[in-house]
Amino acid sequence: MRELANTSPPILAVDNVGVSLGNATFGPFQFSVSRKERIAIIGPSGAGKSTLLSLISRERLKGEGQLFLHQQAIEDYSLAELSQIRAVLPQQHDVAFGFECKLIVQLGRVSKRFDPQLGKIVQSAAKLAQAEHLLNRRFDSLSGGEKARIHLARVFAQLWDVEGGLLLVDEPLSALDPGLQLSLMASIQQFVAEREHGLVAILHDMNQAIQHFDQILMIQSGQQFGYLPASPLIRPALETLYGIQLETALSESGTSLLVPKETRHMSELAA
Ligand SMILES: Nc1ncnc2c1ncn2[C@@H]1O[C@H](COP(=O)(O)OP(=O)(O)OP(=O)(O)O)[C@@H](O)[C@H]1O
Repeated sequence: MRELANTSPPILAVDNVGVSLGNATFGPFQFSVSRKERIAIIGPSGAGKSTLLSLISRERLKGEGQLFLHQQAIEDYSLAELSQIRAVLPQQHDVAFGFECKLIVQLGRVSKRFDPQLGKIVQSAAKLAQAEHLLNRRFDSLSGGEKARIHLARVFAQLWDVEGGLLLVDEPLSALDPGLQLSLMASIQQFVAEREHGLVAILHDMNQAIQHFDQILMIQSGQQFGYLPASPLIRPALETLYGIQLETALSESGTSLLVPKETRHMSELAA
């Protein structure tokens, strides 16, 4: 496994980063991502979550502030260097042509000049993403959930033999059924923990964020609304963020879950 230079925390430092798009302003955002740290970005639709992710992945140029990846300004990295440290799983999964899925997973490794382990890594990454059986299929013949798994395998392959990398994902599991959501969330957690990667994920499920992440970054109207340790105790902040009332319910296994009050009342009515 390749050790990166300057691997001491943080992997990513976001220092007062912002941008203006049309009439909308985003930021300033201020947070950092350490080794093994998992940060969930949550907030209402249109709040600016994907915009923030595009800034920290360098897919979009920031207007102000500083972004440091392993203590080096992110704009100083070449694209090839960047792709060997950080991987991005976007919300949209479409690829224009009917490529074989194996090729799409291999694209995660395209910046490597010498890659003797390519075949083995592609297989292992696909196995972890539960996509091994799809490798010989045409990508355009897959369902939405199958496409999501192939792209997950692609980013696993990209950071497979790196330590202290940065995995950025935008609603990675939304196209999947609940069983697959759970097992692939476990795969993502295992993947980042074993390699001490930092994980930043946009999520819409606040309970998933609370249960599987360390910190929660809340975005509202383009601004950083809160940055709090993941816990059901952040309920008041979540109520303000979404403009809804929540209550705490205990699952059968004893996990505290936050439930919108209205939903609970409606299910009680139906019972
Ligand atoms: N290039 C642009 N020019 C002007 N407005 C933009 C541009 N890109 C995004 N926006 C607007 O910025 C806002 C934030 O968009 P963004 O995709 O970041 O939100 P989001 O929180 O990820 O939303 P969702 O949860 O619905 O995916 C939206 O209102 C969007 O229309």
